[in-house]
Amino acid sequence: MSKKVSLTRYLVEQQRVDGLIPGQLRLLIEVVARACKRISFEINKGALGHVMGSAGSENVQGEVQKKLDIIANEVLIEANEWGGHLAAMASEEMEGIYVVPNRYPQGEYLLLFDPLDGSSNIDVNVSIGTIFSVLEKPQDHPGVTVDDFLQPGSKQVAAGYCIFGPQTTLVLTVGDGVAMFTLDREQGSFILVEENIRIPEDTQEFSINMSNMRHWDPAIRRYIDECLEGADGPRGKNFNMRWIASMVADIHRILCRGGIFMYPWDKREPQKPGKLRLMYEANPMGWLIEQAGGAASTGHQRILEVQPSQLHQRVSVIMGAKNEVERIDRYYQELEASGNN
Ligand SMILES: O=P(O)(O)OC[C@H]1O[C@](O)(COP(=O)(O)O)[C@@H](O)[C@@H]1O
Ligand SMILES: [Mg+2]
Ligand SMILES: [Mg+2]
Repeated sequence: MSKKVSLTRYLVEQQRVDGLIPGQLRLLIEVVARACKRISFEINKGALGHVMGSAGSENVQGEVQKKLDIIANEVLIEANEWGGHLAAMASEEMEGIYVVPNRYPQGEYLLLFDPLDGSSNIDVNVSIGTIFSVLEKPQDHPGVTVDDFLQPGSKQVAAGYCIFGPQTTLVLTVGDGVAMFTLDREQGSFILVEENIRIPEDTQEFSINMSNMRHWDPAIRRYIDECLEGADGPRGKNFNMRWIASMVADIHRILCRGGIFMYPWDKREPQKPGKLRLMYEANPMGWLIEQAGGAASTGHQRILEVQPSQLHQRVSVIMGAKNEVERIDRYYQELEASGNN
């Protein structure tokens, strides 16, 4: 594909050549991209736009909401309710689903999003993002319910994120590889900068919040200990570490230069399967990683095969370089076989 291909043209080409993107889905992706553009402009205003700091409220997960969490949520809802060809939406910032009022065009899709990922980084001017996932609404009944959303990640028909960093870049999959589009602010459109992104199967860079080390289970502890032993240890090579605390930014780095990302189950809140949310964080990111040749696992099963039972379900996340993810899966299997888990 030649240079200066806009997102619109890319999607039209995909629709025409591969037949992968039905018309309504194409429009939906474009509306999400437009909303991300608006969110990007709001973020850029920073303190000048009075968008920084806490909103003084909590979301359904009991987390303090930042003003930008709420602004981004509203921008996505407003843009998509009339232009998105959707049946309903779900968000990290809303307890229940948002059914598109019937005065707007109705569609067959369900949109899930983390409107602002990496909220703790907003006020310190570090990269943050918007993550989204699209499912088809089951057609066996009229109306839409929460149960319609409870589909495994393998059923996604589109997924991606927009990173707001030194550049604003939208990263997308519709099941035919991963493509990246950077916002050209003068032109006002997302321009294709890379397609067929591939993640190397091996890596020497891991991403995990090391302050949780004492809470990890033995499989993760073993993996990280071996990495830290470097060239003298069983891995025979030195490892580098990065942790940005915005999943979007950590996964973006992995799509750009490889690596492995982990936010596994740990003992702090043992009843919770993990910290990250399955349906609007782990599933879209897991699909992007798989589409780029990587792997995404809970340690026990492929993330995309987890059957959700709740909208805001959490999950253990290990994703990135295929051989590293498989190694950790193996460590979990060995742990189970030894009866020490
Ligand atoms: O502060 P911690 O425990 O390292 O957690 C960081 C993780 O939490 C998250 O910020 C959660 O996302 P939200 O900001 O959307 O709640 C991830 O992006 C990131 O990987
Ligand atoms: Mg998040
Ligand atoms: Mg968020």
